[in-house]
Amino acid sequence: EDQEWIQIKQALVQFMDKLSPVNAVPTNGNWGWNMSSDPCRDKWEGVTCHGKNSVKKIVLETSNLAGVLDANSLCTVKSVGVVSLKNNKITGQLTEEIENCRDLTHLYISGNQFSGDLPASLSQLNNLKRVDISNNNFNGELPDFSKISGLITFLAQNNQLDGKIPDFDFFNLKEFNVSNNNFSGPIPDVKGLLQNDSFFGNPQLCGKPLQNACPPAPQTSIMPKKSRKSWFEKLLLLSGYIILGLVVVCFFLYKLVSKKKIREDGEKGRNKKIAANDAASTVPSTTISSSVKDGSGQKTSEYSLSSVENGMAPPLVVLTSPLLRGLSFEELLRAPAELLGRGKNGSLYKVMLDGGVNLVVKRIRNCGISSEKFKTRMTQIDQVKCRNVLPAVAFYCSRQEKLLVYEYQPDGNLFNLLHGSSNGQIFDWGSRLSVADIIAESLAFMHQELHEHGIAHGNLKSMNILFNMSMEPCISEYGIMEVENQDGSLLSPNNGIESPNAGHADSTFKGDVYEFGVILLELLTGKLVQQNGLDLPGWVHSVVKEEWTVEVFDKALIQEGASEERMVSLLQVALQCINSTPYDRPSMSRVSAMIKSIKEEEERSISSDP
Ligand SMILES: Nc1ncnc2c1ncn2[C@@H]1O[C@H](COP(=O)(O)OP(=O)(O)OP(=O)(O)O)[C@@H](O)[C@H]1O
Repeated sequence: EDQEWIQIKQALVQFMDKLSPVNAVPTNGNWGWNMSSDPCRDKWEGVTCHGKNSVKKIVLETSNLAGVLDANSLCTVKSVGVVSLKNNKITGQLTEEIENCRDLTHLYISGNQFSGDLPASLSQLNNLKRVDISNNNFNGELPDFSKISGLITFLAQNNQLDGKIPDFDFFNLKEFNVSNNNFSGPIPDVKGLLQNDSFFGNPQLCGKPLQNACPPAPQTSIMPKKSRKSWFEKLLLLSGYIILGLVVVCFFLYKLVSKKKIREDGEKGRNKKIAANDAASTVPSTTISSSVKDGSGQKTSEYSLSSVENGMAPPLVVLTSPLLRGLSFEELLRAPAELLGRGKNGSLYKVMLDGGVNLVVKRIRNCGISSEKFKTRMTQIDQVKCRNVLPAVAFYCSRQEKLLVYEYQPDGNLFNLLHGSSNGQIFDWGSRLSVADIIAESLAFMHQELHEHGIAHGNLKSMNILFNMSMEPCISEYGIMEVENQDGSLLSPNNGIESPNAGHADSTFKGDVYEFGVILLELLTGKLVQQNGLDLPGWVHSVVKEEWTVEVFDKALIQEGASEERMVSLLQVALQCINSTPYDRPSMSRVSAMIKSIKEEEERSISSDP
């Protein structure tokens, strides 16, 4: 036996000696934990190993253990991930040496008689997922768990812990309870994710979700407490305010008058130029000015077209929609609009046309494509008709300005469905699998149709999966940006160079495969892609490596009784998609086929259920 394994055995025997000084179950001397046998081979009670000598779990629950927890010996066993000593009579402290159990994911020591402060080093164990220290006599303050973003359970009810409740990564926590302690002060922002039963029984605790509001923070002021101004001073101050007010009003009146004049001048000029109708030599620039509210309280945004040099606007190219027959660029710009968001690729406006048609206009920032290419590209994308890819209904394109027009989709996006407030909506396993299936199939179709032009989506994310009127998912913003290659060069599929770029084209499409894999991870875990410096693919990889695969799945899916087998299959598809080597990622058509077979299995199992 190698020396290291002997040391581990010794540490385990010592750990048990300290836990069970009275030989609680003496039948076979501490459940066989002794130097003459082997923890893994001879299956010591409560010990689970992986392979020949790697101890993974120590589970000794409700076993009358009345000693102390020797963290020093325990954490000599570096491989241990799960320690459960629930419901015994263990006394003493949880000591700092627990920090050496670097691989610890589950620590269950509830229902004992632990006392004293919790070690600050607990917050260094960043693989922790579930911590249950409830029903003990711990006191003192809680360590800072906010950086352990994989933590999903924290139970510390029924102790004598005090001080303020530190911040946690509440977004990821699925169970949290600190009730019946002596905590005080305001509860950190739990983002509406917890109820008051997580906190009650702490008389000095205040703020949401408890009923008792916190007292207002004491007012501090740099002014002396009582400044008794004479009436003359007050009068002076008042007249100062009045003069300032008048100046502001005059300024706004002046602005209003001059703006109106500029607009009238511009209008006259432009009408003349439109009449001239000479599109070839033109370079207009469109500016969308800031939103203002109109009389009805509705937000309107005023677009003002100012021609650079002596040019005029090229026409709006209407692609598919019969709704937009005859719509001119000017009409579009003049319609009331509301800013929906500003992303990295530009701003998005909801535009309300007469007759109740709602559109969205994406004003693209630095798309890196020439006007000519943009036109060709939009036309090529438009020719591929795919039911679940939202078509642009029109576009506008000048040298400085690129606008894309879509129909407004009122039923939200996948991001909000997964991460927004649920509003009672249930997003069950069957629906998630359907969304995955539809998106994969549509993307595979688009890739196939646009392969020769090298146009991938380029910015696939849950926010770009919209739901249409019949709640079917639709991919939006297909191909609006030029995708950068791994080597930093832009992919120009029509630049005449054939074969050397074929690899690049593939890597562009493989970028979509990666982004689709991340969407699958969001569907499976219910977690955000990026949070507190933790990235979802990295986290999933680490959990899967730890062989705690089930821990990655959204709790709602587990509760619903979704098939673990099929969730694992879908997870495997996702992991293939996010392979760090683009070449090794499957094509979208392969991904789609894999998802279809998982879906078919799911359907078979439902129909064979009684
Ligand atoms: N056609 C549409 N109908 C309704 N809502 C839409 C439509 N297109 C986009 N949205 C929503 O508008 C919001 C802003 O969209 P936008 O595309 O500007 O954001 P983004 O995707 O983060 O930006 P970017 O693509 O530039 O990174 C999102 O919530 C998106 O779901």
